[in-house]
Amino acid sequence: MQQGHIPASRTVLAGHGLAKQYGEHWALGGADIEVRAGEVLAIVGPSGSGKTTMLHVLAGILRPDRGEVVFGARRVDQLSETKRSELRRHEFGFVFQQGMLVGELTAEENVALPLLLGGTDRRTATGTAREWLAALGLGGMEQRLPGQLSGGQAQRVAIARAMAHDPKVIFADEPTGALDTRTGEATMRALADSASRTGAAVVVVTHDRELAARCSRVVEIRDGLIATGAPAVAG
Ligand SMILES: Nc1ncnc2c1ncn2[C@@H]1O[C@H](COP(=O)(O)OP(=O)(O)OP(=O)(O)O)[C@@H](O)[C@H]1O
Repeated sequence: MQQGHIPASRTVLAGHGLAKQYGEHWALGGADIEVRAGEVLAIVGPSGSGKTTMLHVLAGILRPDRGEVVFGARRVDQLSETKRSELRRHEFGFVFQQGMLVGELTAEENVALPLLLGGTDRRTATGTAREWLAALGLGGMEQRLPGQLSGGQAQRVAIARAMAHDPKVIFADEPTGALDTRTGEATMRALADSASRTGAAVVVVTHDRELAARCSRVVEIRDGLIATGAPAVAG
């Protein structure tokens, strides 16, 4: 676990003119977005407005039909599937609505798994997994299976897993969507605290305006475009 010392306003990831088409439908219509170092950026907007598509395009899961995704010196949109997959594994972390933990593996094994797959030796991977689980208040639960954890605990394991390889950007798609309000707030706080510990930026898609209001910045998407100047956190 490293302490981040990244200047607050530096852009770590940017999308320019992003467009993505599904059949006849343009899910993104030429949107510009930037993610700054160390921030928690909320993407809000109505259902079907293109939030998840935006997240997937920024994260290199989907390739845009038009536009550029720039991460450091790399044009993510121009990388091959293999290179994008490598980039995701090394530089990005992911938290989804349901933790998507491997049911047969313990909490500790779930967190260590991506490290092992990335070539880290078992001892280091296990140590890092334990450290992150402890940081997320899950000390003593290392040997539990996902089915033996509450929804909030499982999401914190998912956060530990997303953080363990020290990613630059964490992408979270409705990470609190399956949780009650209080657990959701605690989970979001845990995610933001974890990211601030390492200096990672967080991009979070959410329907929850209260949760968005607590993020460092909010952008609103409407019909596949960033609704610039919109009072995204109002009401
Ligand atoms: N794989 C796909 N094939 C066809 N259409 C798709 C696909 N994925 C998304 N869409 C369409 O693209 C538009 C944007 O979808 P997206 O999931 O990005 O929206 P969203 O804002 O995340 O929605 P929600 O808040 O409901 O999750 C929607 O009209 C959706 O139906």
